Amino acid sequence: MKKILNIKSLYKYYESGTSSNKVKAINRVSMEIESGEFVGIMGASGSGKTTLLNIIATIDEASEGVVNFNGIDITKLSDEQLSKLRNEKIGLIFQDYNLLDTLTLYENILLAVVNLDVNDNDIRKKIIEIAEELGIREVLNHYPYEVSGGQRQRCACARAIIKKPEIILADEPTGALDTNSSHALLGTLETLNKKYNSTILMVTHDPVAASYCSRILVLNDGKICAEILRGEKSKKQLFNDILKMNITFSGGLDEIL
Ligand SMILES: Nc1ncnc2c1ncn2[C@@H]1O[C@H](COP(=O)(O)OP(=O)(O)OP(=O)(O)O)[C@@H](O)[C@H]1O
Repeated sequence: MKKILNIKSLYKYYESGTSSNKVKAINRVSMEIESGEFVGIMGASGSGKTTLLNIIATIDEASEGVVNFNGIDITKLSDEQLSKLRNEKIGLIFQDYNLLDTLTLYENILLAVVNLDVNDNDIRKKIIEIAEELGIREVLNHYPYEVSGGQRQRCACARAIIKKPEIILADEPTGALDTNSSHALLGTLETLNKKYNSTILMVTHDPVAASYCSRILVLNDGKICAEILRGEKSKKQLFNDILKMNITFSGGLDEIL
């Protein structure tokens, strides 16, 4: 299996109010992700999940360590190279959608490929095909404020996958959704992963969302403290394992370290 991501001894410090105080948001994380994996990142609030995702997404910088993306250490790239990598190879899905309110859903999706060398007709066909698959074809000409949260989130999903990224990074993608929309979105991510072999890394607090993953990494105080593998388990069995882990997690982390 092709290794997409190989992170070695990653640290991220934030300076806090007084200069002598540093927050160690990521504390010596090493991890690998192979092509086609659907990996979840869980952990308590403040454990470093978003920081880790943002470093991989190239929207935050590591303090130390190596982040190898397809064999290239992205910590060594210039801003211009990073922006090219982000535009071409990474699909981002955030909880707050990040859609532009002045553009229709169609235009929001189109924006993702506007700088890429693609044929107009092909791209129109592709947008319609993806919108059909995600159930938002009927609302493509609507503005974000005219559609539901679930439809906005599926538009964000379409925008992330239209350019066929090497990896999809999702931060709490179901955080703002009701149960039905949340299941629909998770189903979409599962389809992307199974049908198109998309590699997905998803930060989530939600054990239901995490039960769609093939592997889950648990962060605590900036470190990976546990890993849960799906193996042959059903979603329900994985969900139960995650719940058990969280009970242990809140009862005393020493037990799983
Ligand atoms: N820009 C920043 N400046 C200073 N400290 C920060 C900054 N961003 C995050 N932190 C700190 O880094 C640590 C990790 O934060 P991060 O947002 O990555 O956690 P998280 O696990 O994603 O939390 P949550 O689940 O609440 O979103 C926390 O202690 C947080 O307060």
